Amino acid sequence: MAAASSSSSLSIQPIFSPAAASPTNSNKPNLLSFPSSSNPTPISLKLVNSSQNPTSQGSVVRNALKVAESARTASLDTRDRAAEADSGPRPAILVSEKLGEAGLKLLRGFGNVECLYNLSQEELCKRISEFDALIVRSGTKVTRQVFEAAKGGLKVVGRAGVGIDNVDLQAATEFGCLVVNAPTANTVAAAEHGIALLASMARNVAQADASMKAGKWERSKYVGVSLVGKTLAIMGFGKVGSEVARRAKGLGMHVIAHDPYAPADRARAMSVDLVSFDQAIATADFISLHMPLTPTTSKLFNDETFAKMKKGVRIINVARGGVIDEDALVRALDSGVVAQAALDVFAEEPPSKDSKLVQHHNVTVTPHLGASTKEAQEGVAIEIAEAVVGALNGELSATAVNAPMVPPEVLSELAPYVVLAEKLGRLAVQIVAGGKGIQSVKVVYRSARDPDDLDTRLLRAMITKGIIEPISSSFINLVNADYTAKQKGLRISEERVTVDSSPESPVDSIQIKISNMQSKFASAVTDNGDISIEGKVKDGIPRLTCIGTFDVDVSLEGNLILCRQLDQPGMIGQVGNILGQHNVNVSFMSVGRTARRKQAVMAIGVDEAPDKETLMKVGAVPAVKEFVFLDL
Ligand SMILES: NC(=O)c1ccc[n+]([C@@H]2O[C@H](COP(=O)([O-])OP(=O)(O)OC[C@H]3O[C@@H](n4cnc5c(N)ncnc54)[C@H](O)[C@@H]3O)[C@@H](O)[C@H]2O)c1
Ligand SMILES: O=C(O)[C@H](O)COP(=O)(O)O
Repeated sequence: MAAASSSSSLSIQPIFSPAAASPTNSNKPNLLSFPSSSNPTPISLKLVNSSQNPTSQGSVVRNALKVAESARTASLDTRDRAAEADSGPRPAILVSEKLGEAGLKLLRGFGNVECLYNLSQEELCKRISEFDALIVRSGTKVTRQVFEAAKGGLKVVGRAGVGIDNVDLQAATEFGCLVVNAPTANTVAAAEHGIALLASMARNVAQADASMKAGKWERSKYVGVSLVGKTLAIMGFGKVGSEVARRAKGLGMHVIAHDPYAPADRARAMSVDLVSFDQAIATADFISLHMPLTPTTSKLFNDETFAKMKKGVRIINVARGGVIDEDALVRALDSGVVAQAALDVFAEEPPSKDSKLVQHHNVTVTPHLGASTKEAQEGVAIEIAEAVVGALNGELSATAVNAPMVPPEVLSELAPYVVLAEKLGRLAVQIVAGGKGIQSVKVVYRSARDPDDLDTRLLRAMITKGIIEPISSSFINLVNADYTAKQKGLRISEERVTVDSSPESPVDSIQIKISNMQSKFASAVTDNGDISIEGKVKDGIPRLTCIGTFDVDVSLEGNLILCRQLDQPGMIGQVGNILGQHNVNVSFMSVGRTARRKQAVMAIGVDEAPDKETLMKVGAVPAVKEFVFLDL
């Protein structure tokens, strides 16, 4: 007999798996379990909102209404959240920059909030491991060192605003920390500030104001330029860019835009011409920057690109300072290629006091005030507080920056399959034998739906979680599943097979195939040498339906004993007796066989994990050829 079970498999425990924490939770999807040094409660992830890129006036208005409604219900929410939070330990939330009161109120109703402003990087690193969540604006650098110092305890970083260039997203992902932002509530404020800078620059408002305050009356010195009929190039036709465009058109400007990713129909609907980068900068009288700071956009405006601009061009930047080579801009201003610049953002903030750019007489500056209106700050605070509370509650808001976005309806449909995927992963890894880790896994999804109609990212992440967590100290969640798999040399390939089943179900079955590995349960190996297991969801319950070439039908939960035996009468009784004598309650049983009186696989669900002696007795039944005990 090739007995394969050992008590060591009994000790395989997931880190913060709901199945382990509470058997009643075992069929709830656990898409994102966060690591925690202080709070052992598993956190699952539910998707709650899918409005991702609201750029139209309608959606901005809707968002404004949403913000107003959120503000109205904030206190109610706070009570609800407080009641909810009473049932468990309260998360610790660090707010490192000034946040609107309504957001703080919401956070305080949910967790223990500490506002520590102006922390140095060293101080932040020193304190961060005490917190589950960190809320920042653009002034806090959330570097790799911060994530390292958090020692896996930081579950979510909330960026109270749009730009996430101050957060090391790669490090966040590696540490399984969700990053959420508040992308919509300050759009209008930023656009209004852009327009304010455009108009005040054109009419020398700041310079004239300073001159008057110095006791002068210099009317001819501050003759401006008109906006009407001038061409404005919007560089980055996203949320802020389109709102600036809309307002500029109201001022009678001719608006063109450059954005390689902007949908042409959105521009057309606003009568804005989408043009190439070179065309935009060569024809514009005013250039307004609205793209994010990325490796591609860093110093995009430099000596070479300034040289291609129309002489006397005027530049507005309310995006990010780093998109401009600031030394090159000073040169362009000195040579007159750029007549004026109006800047709200700088490569380094605050810029040095003797910055030539800030001091330049043709430059108007503001200290990163784009989002700083009362309305925007209240809106952003509520938006980020809701996203952070949601994330700590296990919800994935539509503003997650480093996790896949899946519409809520897709998520709710996939929920039982997500559990199935994780269970199959956990089962697969427990039947693999040998010291070398699993290198390659093939997942076959059988579905009646068109392959494009099935988003498998969640399922893949949960299979990865199921495979890796039982055999390592890594915790896996939706944020870091792909990254961790790659790090561990685990390659997961996917295949979708269209089958003639009900298109009502997104997936008919999920099969996991592992090649080039021995199995602790030889019956799990198919004729071509792959370890193969397959499962389905029936009545909302994930079930194991095939192992190797044997059809079975057992619920994938709790503890499972798989036995291969000679198909002969009395087997169920014999094994059942042994378990009964050792006070192990059988919860279900299923037998699959190749042919009558040949080989059969018996799958037995047990409420209690049998001890080693009991398992040895099961293995000693003469007709039992092999068996394995699995902790799902
Ligand atoms: N000054 C402030 O206080 C303030 C306030 C809000 C936003 N911002 C900044 O403004 C910028 C835009 O914010 P948003 O909310 O409109 O973001 P958004 O994501 O809605 O829009 C950015 C747009 O830039 C485009 N883009 C990306 N790369 C590009 C490239 N190489 N060339 C041209 N376009 C490119 C994208 O396709 C997108 O449409 C961000 O950098 C944000 O941080 C600043
Ligand atoms: O990206 C943003 O949202 C703006 O730059 C606002 O940044 P702030 O929150 O630091 O004002």
